[in-house]
Amino acid sequence: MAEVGAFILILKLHDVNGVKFGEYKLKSGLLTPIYIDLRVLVSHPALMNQVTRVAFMAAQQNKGLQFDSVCGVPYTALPLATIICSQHELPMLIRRKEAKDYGTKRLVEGLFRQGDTCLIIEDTVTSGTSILETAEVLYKEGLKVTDAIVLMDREQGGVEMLASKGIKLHPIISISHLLRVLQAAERIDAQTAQSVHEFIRDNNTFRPKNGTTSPASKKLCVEQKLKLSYSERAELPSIHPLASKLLKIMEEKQSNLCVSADVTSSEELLQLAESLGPKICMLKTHVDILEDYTLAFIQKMQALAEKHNFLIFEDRKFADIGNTVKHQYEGGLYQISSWSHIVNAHAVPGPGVVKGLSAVGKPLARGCLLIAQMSSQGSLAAGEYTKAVVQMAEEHSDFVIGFICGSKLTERPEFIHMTPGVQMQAGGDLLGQQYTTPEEVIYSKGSDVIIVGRGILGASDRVEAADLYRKSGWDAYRKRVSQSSI
Ligand SMILES: O=c1ccn([C@@H]2O[C@H](COP(=O)(O)O)[C@@H](O)[C@H]2O)c(=O)[nH]1
Repeated sequence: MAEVGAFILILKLHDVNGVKFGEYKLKSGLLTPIYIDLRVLVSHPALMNQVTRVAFMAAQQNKGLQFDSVCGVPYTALPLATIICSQHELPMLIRRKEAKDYGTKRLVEGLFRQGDTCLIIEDTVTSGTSILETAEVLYKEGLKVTDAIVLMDREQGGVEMLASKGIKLHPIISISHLLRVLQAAERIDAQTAQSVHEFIRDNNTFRPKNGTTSPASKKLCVEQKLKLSYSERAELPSIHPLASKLLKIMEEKQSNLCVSADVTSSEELLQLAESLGPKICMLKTHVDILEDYTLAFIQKMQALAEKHNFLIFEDRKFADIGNTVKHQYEGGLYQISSWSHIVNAHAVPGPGVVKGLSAVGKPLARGCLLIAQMSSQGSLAAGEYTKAVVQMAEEHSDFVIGFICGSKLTERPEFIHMTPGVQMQAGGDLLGQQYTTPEEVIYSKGSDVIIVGRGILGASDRVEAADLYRKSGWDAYRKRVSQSSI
């Protein structure tokens, strides 16, 4: 469904109270912070028509989807199926919830032949049991059910459960999508979105027979969270799209290496991006140390990021009040927000710094790292300060995607931990920088990304050095994931 169409539809559903936030009881008895109530649609005929249009489009867009009739899950989806069948002249079947004790005593009304395929329409799916119950009644009558269309997927295991029973579910709107839209439209705040994400994440109903659960859909205990791979984390329902993109790049390129390109000429920086691009997931810049910065240079840099599939991280370390950082991020000589996928900020000024950056970066789908710890000797970013930074990140997870830190700070797998001060040998420089090895950072400390500057820039063969760091970081990650899954 087109992005704009989905956006408007979600807002309209919210307008008519089809999506409610608070405390509601589900069919299972579980209390939920979000309730989807599409029964209200019958009172809003224009919206009802819009919903049925997108449901029919979903059926048409799936080229391989063949069916002889349509059946709505009683009761909310019954009028949806009726309108679709009436408008497109399709045969409809009605599943009775209880057989009559007179007349034909049929559980399925309507004409069909043995072996016909029936497409199921549902309004909202949680575990998938309502769809399965309808399918089972249809099976008993000799019908086949291969596919079902649902307007709203609560992402609590319905897709997986139905797939395990041979039914492919085609959701139109996912709960994560719905939350993103409502938050972007300022209908709900970040805290509400977060509490729903957590509920969804912790209340997955699907447990396959072998006892394992699918990564994006399980109740994650600490042990399980530790063993998630980068690609599994990329699929988490509550992950920020940019964090998801980074994790996918890391898995695809088998690289958790970010090169810190601390050079002073733009030509050298472009050479680094070209030669090291294939080895890295991210290139970190300090553009204010360049002697010859121009916007033309930065365009070439963006093209290289596209070509070699890495993200750009401008290590600007914003640390002012919200209004000032907004200007620093968007304007001035560097126009950082126009090209840098990721920036970072100190939490010292309080949440205003994140709010200011987010006002510029969020509409551009950018992300921010909070500096929770530093690699330099005597850093004051420690203890209670670090804890407060983690809390600030959790409260702004619609823009904050992770941390600059020395070790893993939170068990929440949506956050990415990036660690500078990395070299093959532990040690330091004369100005207080302290180095740890890739193995220590990724395997022992549980961080996700190694940030390496002089360890690579000072090597006689930078490409070879980058590959050694890439391999070392990747091996440490593989070791961590494989050992924690034993
Ligand atoms: O705590 C921090 C935060 C940022 N950095 C930056 O990372 C690189 C490290 O370069 P090396 O040459 O590998 O020492 C550099 O750009 C710092 O500004 C950091 O080192 N520590």
